[in-house]
Amino acid sequence: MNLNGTNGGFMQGRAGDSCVMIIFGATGDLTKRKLIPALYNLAKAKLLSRKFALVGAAFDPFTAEAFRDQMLDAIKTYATDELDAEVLAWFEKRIFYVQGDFRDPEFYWRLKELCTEVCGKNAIDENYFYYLATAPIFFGEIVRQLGHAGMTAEECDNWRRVIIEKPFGHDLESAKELNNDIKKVLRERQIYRIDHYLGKETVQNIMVFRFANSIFEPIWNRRYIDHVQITAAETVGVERRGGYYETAGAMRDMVPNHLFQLLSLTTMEPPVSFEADAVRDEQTKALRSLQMLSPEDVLSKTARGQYCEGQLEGEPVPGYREEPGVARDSRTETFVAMKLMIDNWRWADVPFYLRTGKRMAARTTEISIQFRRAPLVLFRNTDIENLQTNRLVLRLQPNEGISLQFGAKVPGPVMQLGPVKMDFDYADYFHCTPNTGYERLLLDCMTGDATLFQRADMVEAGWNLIQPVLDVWKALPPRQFPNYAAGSWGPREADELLERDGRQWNNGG
Ligand SMILES: NC(=O)C1=CN([C@@H]2O[C@H](COP(=O)(O)OP(=O)(O)OC[C@H]3O[C@@H](n4cnc5c(N)ncnc54)[C@H](OP(=O)(O)O)[C@@H]3O)[C@@H](O)[C@H]2O)C=CC1
Ligand SMILES: O=C1O[C@H](COP(=O)(O)O)[C@@H](O)[C@H](O)[C@H]1O
Repeated sequence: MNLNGTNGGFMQGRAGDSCVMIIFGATGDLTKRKLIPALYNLAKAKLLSRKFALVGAAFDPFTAEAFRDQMLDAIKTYATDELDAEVLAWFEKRIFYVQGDFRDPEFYWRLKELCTEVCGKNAIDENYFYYLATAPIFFGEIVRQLGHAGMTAEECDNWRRVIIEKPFGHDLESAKELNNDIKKVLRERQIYRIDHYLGKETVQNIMVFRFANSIFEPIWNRRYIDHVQITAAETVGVERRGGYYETAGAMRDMVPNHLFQLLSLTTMEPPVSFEADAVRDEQTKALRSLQMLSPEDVLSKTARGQYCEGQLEGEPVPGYREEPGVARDSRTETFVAMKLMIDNWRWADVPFYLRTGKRMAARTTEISIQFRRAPLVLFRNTDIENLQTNRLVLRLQPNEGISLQFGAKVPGPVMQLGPVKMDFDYADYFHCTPNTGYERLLLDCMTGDATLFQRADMVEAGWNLIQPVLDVWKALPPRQFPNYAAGSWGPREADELLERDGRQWNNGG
């Protein structure tokens, strides 16, 4: 992994290998909003090989021209970098399309023929980069069919790599099944299970912050840390993805993947190197050290909710059950909070409180580390609560940065303490806006660096922990949903989860 870049993020580093990228699901939402704009950004930054081509694959009977127009529109709408006519023209010439049904074996022979032709005519090396940006029910099927058509075996110097989107499985059993299925065709080194959080600069910065600064690591443990809160709060609802979200809910959508990535990076031991497997070994170890929740724990250490209509930024917003694609009596949770403990020497007895939800009061993804209070109250007029002053917040989005809160004397004749904050702001300091994450991950796949992708054992460790929660929830009588208003900080029971421990959520404090 290249951790040398600082002020340019993905803009630095070596360009991707010559390859054909085949997107399965090329007419879909993810391709339009994230993948194509990210590819354009890479092209503009000269990080896409000059010998690159894109083959879109989907069910729609598009002509190649119509598909190209759609992709150019997507770049114009969603690219974060300024448009450059020359780059656009270069990119446009390299876009191809193949129509078909992913379940149809004949489709793969047509795809193979097109890829061979594209490589031949454009002098592109036959490295194939498959991106599965389609419904999860097709993941196993596509890999199997690619194998059958002889499109996955690596020959001589040519590689074949597959990015698999989330959700990777629906539960522990299906995740294991999918891992087994794809491993019948691919080697682990060819599989890139994506979690776009890992592509975010500020998520990678957790490692740099911890392991490049000698002053924090000595206090990064149970002796100094009282508890940790990890929050991924969104103000958006389910937008166009009601159909998918109904089958997932907040727990499956965010916890075993994004939140557990943040948790494992925060708690893992220093890796022996920044090679892919060294980092992933430590992350997996951290996840395996999480205490399994018993059925009683599920009742007392988890909270869930669903939003009803409310107000956000002064505007009325509908409830979850009014969103398109959502059942009017839906029982799907749009908020989840949990208390987890880690059974190892570094973290024993330190609670980790995790929460994520849609339509919450503010958009914020952060890790808040609350240090223990000073052992004695030496100052008159200061109560013990005011000594709870040292808090380190790693803000991942928006306003990416880090802030450290500590106690300072309030000016005046009386010795009184007040909490103050020292703030580092990523954009201010480095004069750049951290990217969405997809640029970095696409480039890493094109250069063969799997550090920021999930390994099979990591995915299974995540599901293993939340499976008992899903099982208990399923067995319980239906919850009284909805139970929190859009624009609030979630249901009352999430606050009670911390209040029982004499603590409270850090809502932007
Ligand atoms: N959208 C997002 O923001 C995010 C999406 N993801 C994941 O990315 C993946 C794709 O999501 P998204 O883009 O939203 O999905 P969409 O439903 O928008 O797109 C699905 C794509 O798959 C194609 N497709 C579906 N069935 C077939 C078939 N039988 N044969 C050929 N093509 C088919 C569709 O083609 P056609 O339209 O021609 O029928 C379309 O191109 C999912 O796994 C999702 O969970 C992950 C994170 C965020
Ligand atoms: O994977 C997903 O992530 C997004 C949140 O990602 P972010 O980069 O905007 O923080 C979430 O909205 C979506 O439901 C989930 O599928």
